[in-house]
Amino acid sequence: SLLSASLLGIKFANPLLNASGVHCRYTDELDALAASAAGSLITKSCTLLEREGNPEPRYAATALGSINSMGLPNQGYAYYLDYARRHNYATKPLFFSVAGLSLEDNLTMMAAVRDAYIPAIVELNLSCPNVPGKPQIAYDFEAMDRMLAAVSAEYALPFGVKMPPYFDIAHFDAAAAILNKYPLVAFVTCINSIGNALVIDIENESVVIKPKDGFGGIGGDYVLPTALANVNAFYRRCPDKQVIGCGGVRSGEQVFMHLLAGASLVQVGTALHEDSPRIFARLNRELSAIMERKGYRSIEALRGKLKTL
Ligand SMILES: CC(C)(C)CCc1c(C(=O)O)[nH]c(=O)[nH]c1=O
Repeated sequence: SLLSASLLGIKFANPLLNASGVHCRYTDELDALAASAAGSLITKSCTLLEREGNPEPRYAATALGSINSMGLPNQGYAYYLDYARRHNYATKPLFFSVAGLSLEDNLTMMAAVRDAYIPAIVELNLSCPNVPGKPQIAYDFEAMDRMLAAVSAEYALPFGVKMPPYFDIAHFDAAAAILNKYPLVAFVTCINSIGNALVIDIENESVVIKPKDGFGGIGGDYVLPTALANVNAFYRRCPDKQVIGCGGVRSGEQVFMHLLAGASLVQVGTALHEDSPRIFARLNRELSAIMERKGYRSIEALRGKLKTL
């Protein structure tokens, strides 16, 4: 139909799903996404063991988006593996997000998903922490290369990676060159929040979240142009992979932009957190209206068709 999408040869009724971390820590949240108009859903990035995460307040919404330093609060991978075993894949596909605190933890968790023989699609969060004092994995190109070599060898099935934003053409080139070494990296999700921003409340002359002196990842309107650039940069550089867009989506127009930039699916974070899973019905309606107005009969007819001047 008009909004049909596909990834890894799997069919989706529409291209929309939640961004990992939003509305997906607990079973009831995941069930609400499964029952919503979203085309699929993704679990909260998980670690081997359950984590409480950082002290609150650890999320704040602003007029232009959000800032968070959650600290990976999650129920542990066994909880999400149990959910993934019970999910009815005939209704909609399910993504399983992994953010281990070490290479070994990532191998253990992904081997468990592999050995469960379920059609869940793994999205490996490369913003996962590195050794203290070193940048996150995706900003440490040698560590990212080693991580993907080991994970590809162990998991041995197609999977995807969740990438933080890059801001330098040489970094797009270097990151894509590493991803292109690994054919099992079948899709790239761009972007994760823009890290270590600072929101200030002038009333209280204070930061707005408790962890890290108020430093945190931002999402929402703040990140849309950076998200679109990362989607299109990897779309151009990784012709054998698909791209999932994430960042700055709150109406059908931004979904349309991500599709034009090359995205096959589109994730919604901040706007979902500030609204509810009802947002997916609105986004599908708005996207359909734009496509009909422009005469597009399918997403494939417009995907990646961004014009340059
Ligand atoms: C930032 C990490 C805690 C290392 C990973 C989990 C995560 C978090 C989080 O749990 O704080 N927040 C984000 O915006 N993106 C993420 O990938």
